[in-house]
Amino acid sequence: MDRYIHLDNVCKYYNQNQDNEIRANDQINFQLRLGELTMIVGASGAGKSTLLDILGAMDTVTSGAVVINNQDIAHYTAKQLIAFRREKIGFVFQFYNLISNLTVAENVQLAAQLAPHPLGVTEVLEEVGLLDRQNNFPGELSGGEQQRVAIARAMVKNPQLLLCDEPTGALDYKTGKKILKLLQDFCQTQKKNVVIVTHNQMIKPMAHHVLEIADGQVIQDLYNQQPTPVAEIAW
Ligand SMILES: Nc1ncnc2c1ncn2[C@@H]1O[C@H](COP(=O)(O)OP(=O)(O)OP(=O)(O)O)[C@@H](O)[C@H]1O
Repeated sequence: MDRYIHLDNVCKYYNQNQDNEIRANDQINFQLRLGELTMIVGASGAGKSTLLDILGAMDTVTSGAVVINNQDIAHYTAKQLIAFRREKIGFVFQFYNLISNLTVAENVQLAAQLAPHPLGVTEVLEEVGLLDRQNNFPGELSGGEQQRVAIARAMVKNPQLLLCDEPTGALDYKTGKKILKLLQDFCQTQKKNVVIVTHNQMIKPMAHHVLEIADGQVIQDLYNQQPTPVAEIAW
């Protein structure tokens, strides 16, 4: 598989050179292959969200290179970063972040309008099993349903890179499993890169590639030759 992303000596420090300096990411190096499902695993405070935000151009680095498709986004201007996020990245957050006064279809439509090559809203809502709820407002849906809307909203942009920060963190076991299956299916059927941040060590077998983070550093970088279908994983 082709190399799609590589990070070279990425550091993100807060309060640099002060007594209270925090090294959220400290000399991070790895590469991601095109079309892989990557899992970033680690304890609370390890630096996972920081790393995901850097990958999605939501945060800047203190030093190092973040090369995506041969472009170092660490040196992009603010304008280039906005375009990059809009065109190339889909985000899924732990607490959905839907717009409460727009319907399900409108939330997804809004994202589609901002993207250069969107998928169809109906098609994507069908994919996440929510076509029959398209005229409901987020507050009328369960947590799992809201997360499926959030995934539809990210997927409809047809992004090359789908970044998910603890996407099942607010969900029960069964619902969380459905969400992970959607993400694994999206990676496989659309041949897109999906990165999932989690503290749940048990779901590592579903990924092609697992990066373990501790104290801001990569402590393990492993590939699964045969990722396990989510349905076969129990935790
Ligand atoms: N804006 C900030 N200012 C100062 N410190 C920060 C800031 N953002 C994050 N940090 C610190 O950086 C470290 C890494 O945080 P990060 O959110 O990346 O960890 P995480 O692995 O995602 O944790 P969790 O699983 O609890 O979300 C933590 O010590 C955190 O307190």
